[in-house]
Amino acid sequence: MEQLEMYKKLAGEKAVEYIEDGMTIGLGSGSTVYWMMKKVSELVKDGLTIQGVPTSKRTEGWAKEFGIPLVDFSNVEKIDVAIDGADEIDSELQLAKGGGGSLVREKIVDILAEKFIVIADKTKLVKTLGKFPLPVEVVPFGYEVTAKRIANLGATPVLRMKDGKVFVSDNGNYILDCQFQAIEQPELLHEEIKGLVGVVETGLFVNMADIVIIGNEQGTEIITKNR
Ligand SMILES: O=C(CO)[C@H](O)[C@H](O)COP(=O)(O)O
Repeated sequence: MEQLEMYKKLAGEKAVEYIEDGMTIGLGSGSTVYWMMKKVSELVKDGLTIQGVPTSKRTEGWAKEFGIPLVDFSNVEKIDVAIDGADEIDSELQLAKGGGGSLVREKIVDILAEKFIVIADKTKLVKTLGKFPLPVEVVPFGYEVTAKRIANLGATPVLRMKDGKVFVSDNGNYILDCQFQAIEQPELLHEEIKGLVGVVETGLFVNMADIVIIGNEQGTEIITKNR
């Protein structure tokens, strides 16, 4: 296994230590989450009773494949722990997410969790957010106008494509990948973008992460909000 994949696996598997019997778990999206889910499925086979809330169709597919029980989100009152990946994590534990295009469902689920755990390989740690183009989910109708409005905030938005076609999110929307300069004030930028008509959600997950688990050459590093 290549080194980066090993770091993801280490972080994903470590996060499972926070799961207890009877919990409702938010299942994030992405390749690091894949390893977490693999480990969860082993525990479920050994008798752990949990129910999962998937944040993407892909995650839902993995859960079904791995035998992880799922619950209909409309019947969920609380999520004990959500475990999700990230594209960038800054020194204040603010996140940029949405590289896989699942940011809306991720935010809806992650924000409801009593504990939100972020899992990532060490390359995701940054001093300041902004190197990774910020994903913004927008309504398809009039997206060109929305893109111009986002550009007025100092970004270069690019419509996400996949296999030669416009990428469509699980919610039927488009994603604009917006290259900003360094994002020094993520909360403010999120509010500004979110205030634009046509914008569904931004990939800035501000003041949400409780614990970050980083996979690296030493194994795992745990970073907490109150460090
Ligand atoms: O936000 C996400 C998907 O929308 C992912 O969590 C993020 O892109 C990280 O993915 P990976 O674990 O594959 O690096």
